[in-house]
Amino acid sequence: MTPMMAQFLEIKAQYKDALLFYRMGDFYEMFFEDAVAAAEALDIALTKRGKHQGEDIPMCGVPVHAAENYLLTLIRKGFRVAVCEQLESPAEAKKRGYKSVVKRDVVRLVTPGTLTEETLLEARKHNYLVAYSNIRDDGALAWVDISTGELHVTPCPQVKISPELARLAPREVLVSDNNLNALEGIAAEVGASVTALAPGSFDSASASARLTKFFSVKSTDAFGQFSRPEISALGALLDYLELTQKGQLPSIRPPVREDHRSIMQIDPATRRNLEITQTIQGERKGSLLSVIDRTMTAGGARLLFKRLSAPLVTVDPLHQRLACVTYFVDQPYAIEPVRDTLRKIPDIDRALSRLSVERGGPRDLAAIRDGLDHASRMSDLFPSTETPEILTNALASTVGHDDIVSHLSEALVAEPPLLARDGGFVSAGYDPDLDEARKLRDDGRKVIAELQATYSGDTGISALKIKHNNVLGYFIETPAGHASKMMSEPLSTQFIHRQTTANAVRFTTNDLSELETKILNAGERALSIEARVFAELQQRVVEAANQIGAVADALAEIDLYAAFADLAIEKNWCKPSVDTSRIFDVVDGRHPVVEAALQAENSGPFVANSCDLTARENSAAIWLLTGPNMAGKSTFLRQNALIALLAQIGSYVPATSAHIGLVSQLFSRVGASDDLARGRSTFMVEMVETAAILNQADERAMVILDEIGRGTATYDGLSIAWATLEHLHSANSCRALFATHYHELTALSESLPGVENATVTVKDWENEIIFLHEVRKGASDRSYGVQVAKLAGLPASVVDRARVVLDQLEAGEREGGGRSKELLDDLPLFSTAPAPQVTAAASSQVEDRLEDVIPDDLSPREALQLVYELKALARR
Ligand SMILES: Nc1ncnc2c1ncn2[C@@H]1O[C@H](COP(=O)(O)OP(=O)(O)OP(=O)(O)O)[C@@H](O)[C@H]1O
Repeated sequence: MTPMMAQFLEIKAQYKDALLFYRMGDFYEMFFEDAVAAAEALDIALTKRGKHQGEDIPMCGVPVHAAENYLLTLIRKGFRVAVCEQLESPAEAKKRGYKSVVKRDVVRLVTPGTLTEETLLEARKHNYLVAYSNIRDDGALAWVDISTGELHVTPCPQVKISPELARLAPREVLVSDNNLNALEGIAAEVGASVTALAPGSFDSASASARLTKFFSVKSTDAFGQFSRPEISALGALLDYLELTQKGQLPSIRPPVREDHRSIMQIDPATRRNLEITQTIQGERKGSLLSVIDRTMTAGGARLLFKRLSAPLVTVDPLHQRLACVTYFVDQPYAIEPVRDTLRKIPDIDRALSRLSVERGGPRDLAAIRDGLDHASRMSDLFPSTETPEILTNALASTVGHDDIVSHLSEALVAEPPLLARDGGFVSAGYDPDLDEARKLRDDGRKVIAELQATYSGDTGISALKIKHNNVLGYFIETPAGHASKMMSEPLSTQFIHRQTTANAVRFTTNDLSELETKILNAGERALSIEARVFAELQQRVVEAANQIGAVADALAEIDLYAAFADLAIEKNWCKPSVDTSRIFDVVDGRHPVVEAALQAENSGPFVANSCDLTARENSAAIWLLTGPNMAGKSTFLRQNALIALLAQIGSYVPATSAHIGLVSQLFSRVGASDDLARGRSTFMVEMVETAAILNQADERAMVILDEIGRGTATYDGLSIAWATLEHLHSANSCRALFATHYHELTALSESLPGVENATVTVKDWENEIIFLHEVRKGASDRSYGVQVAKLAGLPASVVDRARVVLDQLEAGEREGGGRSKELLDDLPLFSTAPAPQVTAAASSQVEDRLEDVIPDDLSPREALQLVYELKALARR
């Protein structure tokens, strides 16, 4: 085995679960099974190199300069990558002996939850790494985004893991080996990869020591009281960061404890169903987030994502947030200037995090400079009226950083290059040594010419020249005739003789050889001075990390409220009134996503609908919604849930007025949605999810059930829907919207005082159905399923047959349900499957009238008259 292969195998043995990027010159090479897996994942050629135990060694490689893109693909495909660098040059290795192998080691383990590079991250989304820990029955979750430095922790009993992970949508979850089985499925459901660590990583005593050391505090009490599982989860995060970042720890802000009781509980199925941050297909486009996101900065977008994932259930902070939106709504002229400035602000958080792990470049420094500079002018853009508390505090954080801004402005050129190693980012005039080095490098020839002029003046020999060749380097040459003058005092003390040729004598001076070395080294020297300046500036920035982080937070807040206001004004949304009552009174509410879709398709206006779900005292308030398919039941149900959600993140809402008594839990289920991925039958899923609601919903819950029970036989379904409605009413006593096709359920409104019937109206016109999308009190008379099926393009023969069957069934119902089977038996089987025929629709009066018209014979006046006539006919 070659020494190099021995080294590879030794390093690889430490990183068994990662692909090893083994640096060889300008390439990262992969060998053995790593090469096979990577070649396939990256679609690159698999070659071989040498033999190991008699077999060819598979190999593939990626060029270092393009490595980031390949990393991105590998990480997206679920791989972890250990980056192994050369720690010395081949020349240095040779000094240790002819056969020495260049020293190498892993400098970083790249995993989905520990990314910092711009190209590997989604700008408008957090990149969370989560750790779950439990000690006996107590559990906790801690999460960090190392690209922004945020660190959080919350108590988390077992049953809350799934909803919490759905809320955070992490990229990677750390668990102890013992918990792997329990967590694997849950993490996979939210698309996170799971990394199992040895139980030692979760040890709460060493975790505590790790935390106090990392944050340089005496005790973790400095950040508040944490339970043992909380400390353990936080400690596991730090342990993993040490492992993956190889000691180059990012700057992370002290842990903030979150209490899940202050956050609206929304389980994974509800999140999926309401398409809050992504659609059921997993795309951002078409989600609530995509429709309401008007933020200008990446930080603002991440804050919106976070807020939308965790609506509040406490009134005061919501009033404070709403006051900020109102501030902008009341002073609309202030919005554009503020947003114009925000538009120019780079991603300060992520630049800061890259600098803190020494993975940043000059552009990150410039991002901090420009971000802080724009921030400092932010408060001038605010009208002089009094700002609400949150904005006042945010604005206070935006100022006071002039020192660092002026330092960075002095030091950096306006638009620095991406990489520090190529230099060219420090401004002229900042560092005299650098200026000199650059002058020598760039103006080498000019400096030599100046020296030549000086010497020719000093010696009085106008023919004196400074020349260059490969043997002597720079030298001074005079014609042979001046030799004796040059070689006698006083000139001989300064000019040192080097060579005499047939026609000339050559000299050097101390100054010239110094200049020569300087010129030769100038390029390198300039680079090393720039590297030093970069390190100094980086340190300066990292030392001010907390301050700079606070500016980034402040800008994100300002961005979010200005964005909410911009949306509210343009879409005509109203300020919700939020309190602790159990009122839910929305007047003329709209579904923001459906409305936007209708607008985009130019498909007519959205019909606004009111919903009064106010619960009296201890009772429930339930609307039982019937109506034909496609009438807009699901839309109505969801729009009300979304309005509650928007109100509780502190946004205005799509309605004319809205009074929302805080909703603490939000549940939304749709009957019989497929969940083949989890291998459960659709009906089973529906029942499991319904059970979860009936077991958990309390009187502050809002429940949306869309056709529960439809996944099974009619009577079973009806019975289940019936009992579910009764339970929601009498046991859960919550506010609920219940859409159903079982008209039989409408009878319940008579026996259950908290249940009201409502229906979405349609107009039946000559067997055609017209959707009015209006929600009215009362029950619908029919399902109109057959008409809707016709609209969908079911063959005419099938529609006709369905009508016959329906008529028979309805007749049977009228004569007593027991006769249905008999009637079905009576339905003549074959006579009812007529050959498809094209049936001409009865022509309308308008069509008849048009038939008579010869357009070319009409005068303009007659044409106008005709239009009036047709309109009158159409109205009949
Ligand atoms: N209030 C409204 N104003 C205008 N168009 C609407 C409205 N509500 C729904 N629609 C339109 O009708 C379509 C169907 O709505 P929705 O899916 O809510 O119907 P549904 O009654 O739940 O149907 P099904 O019972 O078949 O699930 C929507 O995609 C939308 O285009």
